[in-house]
Amino acid sequence: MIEMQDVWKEYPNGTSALNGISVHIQKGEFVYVVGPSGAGKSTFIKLMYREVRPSKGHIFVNGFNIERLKDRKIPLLRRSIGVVFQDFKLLPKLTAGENVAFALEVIGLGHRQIRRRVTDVLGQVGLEDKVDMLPSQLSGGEQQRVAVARALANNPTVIIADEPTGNLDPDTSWDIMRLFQRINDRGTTVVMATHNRDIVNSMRRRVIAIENGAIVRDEQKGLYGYDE
Ligand SMILES: Nc1ncnc2c1ncn2[C@@H]1O[C@H](COP(=O)(O)OP(=O)(O)OP(=O)(O)O)[C@@H](O)[C@H]1O
Repeated sequence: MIEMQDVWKEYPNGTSALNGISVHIQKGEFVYVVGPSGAGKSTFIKLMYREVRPSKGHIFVNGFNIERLKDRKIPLLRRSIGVVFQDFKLLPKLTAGENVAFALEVIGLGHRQIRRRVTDVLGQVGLEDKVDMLPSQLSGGEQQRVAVARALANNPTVIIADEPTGNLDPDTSWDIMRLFQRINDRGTTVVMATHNRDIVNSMRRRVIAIENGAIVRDEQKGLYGYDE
């Protein structure tokens, strides 16, 4: 499902972000990626949807060979992956429904199919009644739910989230985490970078810890393990 073999990343300015990462994530797993600021977590995650390219090594995601992938095939890869960010990245002038629909229009679905799918995924995140609201009319937690709905729109096999609760208060963070848990219960793989110690420690899922660009710990039912 997700396989990295001896992956290195050096950015053009000479910063070494990852130094020989090897990892295997199976379909249906729930994985937390933890580590100090600057450790390489975001780089690790961005490699999976080819936002950044490896300097060396091999990466396979959902059957795509990431280094060999032609640019015109990138949309196909990204349709199989839903991505959720810390700052939501919703389009501010589009309603909740339109933000989700946008992800479906680019793949050429018809109006009626889009409407049905938008209702379906906004329902899955508990926001069916907010379809016509603009992001500015929604709370932070609701905006993140819309972003999760958008990530689910194409029925991806993997959801990747980079610090999705970083801008949310503790209660709202738990709501969002339970949402990811439900998505995972239905069989979708979840890979999440997070600094949220309490959540990681109570969920007891697989924890991959990265420090200085290397995996220093990879445990099933792991703990957060850092003092910050
Ligand atoms: N585009 C870039 N150009 C140059 N260096 C970069 C770039 N992106 C990240 N880096 C560097 O690569 C290293 C790893 O960064 P990365 O963002 O992957 O860490 P992180 O673990 O996600 O940190 P945080 O928890 O603060 O988000 C850092 O030293 C960072 O400064």
